[in-house]
Formats: sequence, C-alpha cells, structure tokens
Amino acid sequence: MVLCPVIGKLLHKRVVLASASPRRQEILSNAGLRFEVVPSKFKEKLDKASFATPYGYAMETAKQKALEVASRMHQKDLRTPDMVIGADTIVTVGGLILEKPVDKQDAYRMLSRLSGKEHSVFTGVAIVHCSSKDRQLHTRVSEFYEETTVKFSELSEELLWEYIHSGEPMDKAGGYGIQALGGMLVESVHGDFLNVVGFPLNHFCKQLVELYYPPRPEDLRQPVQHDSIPAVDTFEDLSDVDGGGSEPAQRETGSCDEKAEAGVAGQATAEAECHRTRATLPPFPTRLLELLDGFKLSKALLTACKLKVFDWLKDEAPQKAADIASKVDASACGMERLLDVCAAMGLLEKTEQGYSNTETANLYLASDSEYSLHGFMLQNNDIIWNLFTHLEFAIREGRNQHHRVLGKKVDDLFQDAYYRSPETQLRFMQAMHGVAKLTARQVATAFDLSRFSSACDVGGCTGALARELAREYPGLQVTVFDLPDVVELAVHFQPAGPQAAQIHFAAGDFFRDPLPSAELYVLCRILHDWSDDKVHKLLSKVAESCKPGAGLLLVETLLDEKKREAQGSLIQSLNMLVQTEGRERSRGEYQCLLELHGFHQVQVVHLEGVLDAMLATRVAP
Ligand SMILES: Cc1cn([C@@H]2O[C@H](COP(=O)(O)OP(=O)(O)OP(=O)(O)O)[C@@H](O)[C@H]2O)c(=O)[nH]c1=O
Repeated sequence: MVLCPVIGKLLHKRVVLASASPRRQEILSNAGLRFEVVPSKFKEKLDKASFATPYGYAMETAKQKALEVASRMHQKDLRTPDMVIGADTIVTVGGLILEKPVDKQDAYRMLSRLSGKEHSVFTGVAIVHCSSKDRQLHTRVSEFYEETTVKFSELSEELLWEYIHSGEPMDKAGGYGIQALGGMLVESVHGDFLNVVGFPLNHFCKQLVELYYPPRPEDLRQPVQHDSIPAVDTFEDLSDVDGGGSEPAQRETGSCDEKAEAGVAGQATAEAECHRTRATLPPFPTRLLELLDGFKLSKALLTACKLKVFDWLKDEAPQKAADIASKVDASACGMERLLDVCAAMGLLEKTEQGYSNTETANLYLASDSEYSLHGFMLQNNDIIWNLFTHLEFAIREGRNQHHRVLGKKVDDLFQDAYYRSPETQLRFMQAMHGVAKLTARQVATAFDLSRFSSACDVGGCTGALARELAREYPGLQVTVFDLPDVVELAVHFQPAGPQAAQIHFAAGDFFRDPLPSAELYVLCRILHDWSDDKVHKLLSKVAESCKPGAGLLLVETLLDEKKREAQGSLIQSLNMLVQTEGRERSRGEYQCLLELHGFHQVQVVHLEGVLDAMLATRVAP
C-alpha cells in the first residue's frame, strides 16, 4: 500500500485517545496528531478463553476501552468526539497471554517465562468513529492488530531481580519496556518496534489511508492482494468530500490520485466514483469467518484429546509429528496438520525440535492431571457433538435430540441417555467431575456458609463440590445425594484425605425419594436440566425438607434479563435444548421461582467463567 499523508486529515476533528499509557500519547503526538487524552475506565477482564486468538482478545479489549470513553463523553457533556482511539498491548508466550504484572512476583514469573525465548507482542487498535443524531450516540468501529516477535536473551536471576526492582516492569505488558531498561533484555525484534512500545503507528496510518483514500474502481479491478491488514468499514462522512479545505491538496499529493490533474470536472467524477466504490465495498467479514471456523477448531481440539496427543506430550521432550502418529496409529501427514492447528490455537508449542505441550495442555488436557478436562472433552466429542449435528431438528421440534442419536425413544433423560451403559455413565461422571473440580472452590467460597453444620448436595455426582465445601468448612457434614448407580461409582473419584470423614453418599432419586435432612441444600447445575414443571416439583421438595432459616445454594449460568449480552450463557441455553429437558434462566426468573417456594433474601455472586451462585434463605411458610 502507498502511504499518503493522513494525520492532517484529523486536524479539524475532535480526536480522543482512550488510554492512560504515556507511551501511546508520546507516539501519537510525535506523529503530529492533535488529540485529547481520556483514559478508559473499562476493566480489562474479558474472558480470554472465549477468544479463538490472542489478537481477537486484544482487539476486543481495545474496542471496549474506546467505546466506554465514547459513551461516557457523549453522556457527560453531549460533545461527542469525532474519533476515539483505543489500544491494548499483550504479550503471548507458549499459549499464555501476559498483561501487566500485578506485583513483583508476577513480574518475575512473566520475565522468567520470556527468558531465552521468542514471544509475540500484539497490539489491538480500535478506531471508533462517533456521530450524534437525536442526542443518540452512533458509533462505527474499525479495528486491526499488529504482531511483532521479540527474542529475549537468557536472563540471570540477578539481572531479573535488578530489573524488577527498578520498578519498570509494573505498568507494562509482559513486565518489560523495550524502549527503556528492558531494551537490554532483547536479542532481536522482528516487525514494528513501536507496536511493542504500545502503538503500531505505521499500521494505524495505513488504516487511515484505507478510510480516507478508498480505492478507485480501476484499482479494484487489479488482482486483490491480501495482506495482514483487514479491510475496514468505510464511512460516508470520513473523506471530507464536501469539506473543501485541504481535501483537493491532499489528493494531489504523492501517487494517491492522478485524477487531480484532470481538474475540477475530473475531481467531481473521482468523487462520484469514490462514493460508488464505498457503496460496493462492504467491510471484510473477519468475525463472521472466524465464527464459521469455530466448529473446525473445536473438532481439532476434541480429536487431539480423543487421540490423547496431550498425554503423549506431557512431561516429555519435544516430539515430531511422525513419532506421535506412530504411537496413536495415525498418518504422519494428518497428525502434522492437527498438531500445527493445535499450536496455532496455543495448545502446543512448536519448535525446531518438535511439538510440546503448553501449560494449558498440561493442566487441563492431559487425562491424568489434577484439573483434567479430558473427560469433558470426550463427552463433547462422543455425545454432544452428535447431538449438535441435529440442531436444526432441535430448533424445529423444541426438544433434545437423544432419540435421533440413539435411534430410540428416551423417556428418562439420565437412565436412557447418559447412564444407558456403564461406559457412558463413567464418561458422563468423568466429564462432570472435571467441570465441578474446576469451579468447586469458587462455589464453596462465594458466600460465608459457616452458620450451617450440615449440607446436602442434591445431584452431587462424584462429590467434587462436597469435598471443597468440607475443606472450606471443617465443621460441615456433607451428604451427596444421587442415583444408586452414581453413588456406586462415586467412591472411585473420592481421594483419601482429612475431608473423607465429613462426606457421606446417599442413594436415591431426587424426584421420587425423600431428601436427606440438612440445614443447607445445594443445587449445582441441576435445575437447568429440567422443565419448569420439574423445577417446581424439585424446589417444593427441597422447601418441604427445610426448616425456617435453612439455606439453598443454587449454582447456574444466569442469562441477562433481555437475553442479549451473555453469549456464554446463551450458548449454554441452546446446549440445554439439544441435550436436556431444561434451559438456562435469568436472575429474575430464578428469584421468582425461589420466592414462590418460600426462599427469600436472595444474594447473587458472579463466578469466574459463566457460572453464578445464588444463596437464599427459607422463611417460615
Ligand atoms: C511490551 C511493552 C509494553 N509497554 C506498555 O505496556 C502497556 C500495556 O498495557 P495496556 O493495558 O495495553 O495499556 P495501559 O498502559 O494500561 O493503558 P490503557 O490504554 O489506558 O489501558 C502499555 O502502556 C504499553 O505502552 C511498554 O511500554 N513497553 C513494552 O516493551
């Protein structure tokens, strides 16, 4: 792309930099941009796991920073800026995203991870174009990212600590500043240096060129060159075609527009063509295409788990694709492609020596690790994937699709589908165990439950949550109540330990049999499996078993009231349609259900990930 002078185009606009970073301010003012600084109040806490790529996360954070400032400024003084610029810089190494360290130890962890290795620095940038109509704020966003690779030397402990004690790492992604003392650590840089410092100025200017000098029709007839710059939204009000002033002079400069030579008439034609071009060139649907590829990425992850790729690579020296292929009876060419995708997804690390697990893979994907989600992955691969292939039928019929997958009627969801054989039951329990272990600690500590001396985890499966409750409250006796077949297998999941004496298993069907008595009842991801009728039935049984003052701890994924925002919960609700008789519900819906059954004083705590915990107290009928 030919770079044209674009910064001047912004001179008469109200430009705002939504960033507190002094480096970004310096880079942009050195480039001659005039702008105000309004640091964003957006909390950088997006769920990284919900992004297919690290740069997707950085771009979204940049966008949210800029949008927060745009809407705050609009609300506050109704002097809407013309443009708000947001940016977010992250460092990625071995599939991990590093942001600013929270303390010196954190800086030490980050820098030792980077020592002697190559890492990537991504800066996501969002340019938010604002306008105001009828006092309403309208925004259009162009976004892009830049990647630079940086190689660090091996760093001695002494140097690491000396650098950390200088204080420089604390406000910088990855814990270093390449522009200052941190420059000592760097062996080589590949790509835009300023991108590492915090703002990819060159790419920003190219982006502005795309906006202010849209391609002419004859340019479009040339074969399209796809480079790393995604096409962007174009805006009627951006090119200043009616603005007189500097526009013709700008167009005459450089090789941007030979048409200026054709005089005023030629200019009018060029402008008309520009308008046509803008009308025929929609923004490139990057996000849409990423969504489309989502299922392929999921299937690659599930297949790698099924083939136990992460088990073969755990605690081993790097291995070649052919070695892994021979161990799992697969083709070398197929395995290489699978491993490359896993590396691109941040699950494996690929070097000259071969492939090795990232920390994420060691922690969650190897089948024998403490927090393994391997069972959950297999459940998704072997059961849920098949159910989702019938999504169209699920939508048409409004019910789950086990009958289609199994080729027979399913009357009892658990007995006929999930527990239809010892093998499917064990896989289901392993899946639930993995998920429960991941969230049990947060659930157990969401509220102060120390006033209860006994608890009953209704449908508590392997007792993973019971164990955390027992650990957190040494005075608490916990009964796990579940179907007899489940209770029989659950013992295999219970490690020995001091909590064992606090945990008891009781067999029964919570729709038919009396519930064990307790001061606190726990329903963790149970109600979402069932229809409203069955939810009422279960809640009234729990209510009958409770004395006034007893507690009910409910853990579910809450939908936002308008069902618009919480993508993770909305997809869970679709998942419930395909798999169960139930659905996810909103906080308001649960509150109504609870109050109807005599549970009041409902408190809600949002947990990390998609879960929410609610604690309610039974009042006298
Ligand atoms: C790798 C590297 C990063 N940084 C700084 O790290 C911060 C990233 O954090 P952020 O969240 O993107 O920005 P911020 O500082 O919190 O500001 P804001 O945009 O308001 O969120 C920015 O400052 C960057 O310059 C350097 O100064 N030098 C380097 O070599």
